[in-house]
Amino acid sequence: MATPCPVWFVPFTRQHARLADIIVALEHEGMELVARRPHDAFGGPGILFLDADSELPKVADALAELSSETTCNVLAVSIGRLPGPSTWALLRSGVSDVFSWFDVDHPVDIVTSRLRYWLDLDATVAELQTRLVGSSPRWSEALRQVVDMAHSSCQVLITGESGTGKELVAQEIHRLDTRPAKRDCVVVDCTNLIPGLSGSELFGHEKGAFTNAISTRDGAVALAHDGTLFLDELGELPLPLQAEFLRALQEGTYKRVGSNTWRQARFRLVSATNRDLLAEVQKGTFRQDLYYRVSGWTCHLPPLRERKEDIQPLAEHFFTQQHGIKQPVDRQVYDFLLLRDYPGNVRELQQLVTRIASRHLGEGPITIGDIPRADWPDFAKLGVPTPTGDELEAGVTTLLYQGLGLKEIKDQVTEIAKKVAITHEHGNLKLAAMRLRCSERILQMHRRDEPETQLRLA
Ligand SMILES: Nc1ncnc2c1ncn2[C@@H]1O[C@H](COP(=O)(O)OP(=O)(O)OP(=O)(O)O)[C@@H](O)[C@H]1O
Repeated sequence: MATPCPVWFVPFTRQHARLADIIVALEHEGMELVARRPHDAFGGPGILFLDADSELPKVADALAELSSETTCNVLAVSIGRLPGPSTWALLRSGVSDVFSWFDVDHPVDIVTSRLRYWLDLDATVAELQTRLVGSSPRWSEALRQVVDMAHSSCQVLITGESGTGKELVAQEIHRLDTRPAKRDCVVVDCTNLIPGLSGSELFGHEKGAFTNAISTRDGAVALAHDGTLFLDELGELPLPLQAEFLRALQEGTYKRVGSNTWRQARFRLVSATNRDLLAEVQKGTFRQDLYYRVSGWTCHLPPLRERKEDIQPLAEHFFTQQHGIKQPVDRQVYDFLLLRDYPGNVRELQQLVTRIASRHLGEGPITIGDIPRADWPDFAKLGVPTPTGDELEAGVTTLLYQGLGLKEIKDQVTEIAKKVAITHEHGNLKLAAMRLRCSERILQMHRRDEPETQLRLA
């Protein structure tokens, strides 16, 4: 008997008898299917059952609601054939896969293999998040890709601004790599390659090959044999070395500096860059053939400004894991961290937390007094006009003279606050809710009342 596999489903079909047969067939293989109602909060993978008469805009609304709550894989199973454009529309609105139950052989196997893989993926991502902290949709999506990449045999290129976690991700890709008898991950920072001697760093050298070559030495390519070679800042790899490196990658052969003997090394390449390598190719500073070879699968890590929801969990992680501070952190400190910019991304946040933690003395929560003066916000620049008591009073007086009672006035101010917060966070309800210190659900209800925000399948 297969291990139980809990899965939700939403029916968008009226073919109840056929749907019941499908559910029985899946439950026989260990799937535990639970009907999901609107606003049910449970994560994990699930299935949408459709047919040719399903109202796709309703399906799109359900998917939009799901993706605002959680990052999960959704399989669309059609009972009957869907027109081609509908399947693309479903993929574009967020389903991970779509197929027609009666058009394939072994549909039960197709569903169970995908759902089991996605359940494993969720578990792996949750474990990764203890080190690669963050659960924003952008970050969760990146982590899902990281796991898929690690399980593939592709050469991986990680892109992203400085400090977004590229090296950390590279180490995790090596850790998750399931190659049997996998050996070490060898790191080479291409910015440190010394012109002239850089061939030695990668390929090793023979004794006497150059002035300081007092003994024979292996390079990174040899050390990474049967393991992973991580080339950080790949865009800095000197052009003359690129051809040699391409050969090592393609053929698995290389020569030590000062030697005429071809040697062999097989390794997985993971590289990282914060440069636009395609632009470098166009400028002629990076070989096009090498670019296509190293970018078998590209993963872009989002900058911190695109995943502000992760600032607080990251700060908590750094306070507790790196500084052993278990005391609570005052809300105002998190508000300060949230409002700031981080051009240096997670590294900059990490360094700021270190400065705050090192100023924190003794017992009690971490408070804004622990923030070093040099890090204080530029109050002049904040420029948020705070209504004076008089202005607020004038606004409330107007409402009073319009005949509004206390509840109506409160409701009006609340609605304005929600609208302003949502606008300031560019429609991101999670961030707006953090600002207002209310639940996201309250803002979703506010959104639902606005007719123009209806989502539709494109
Ligand atoms: N999601 C994360 N969770 C915990 N720590 C993180 C995370 N992302 C980055 N860090 C930490 O931030 C610092 C910078 O990360 P890392 O060196 O991996 O970034 P990078 O993108 O390789 O930077 P660069 O391009 O400058 O080399 C490291 O100390 C790393 O441990």
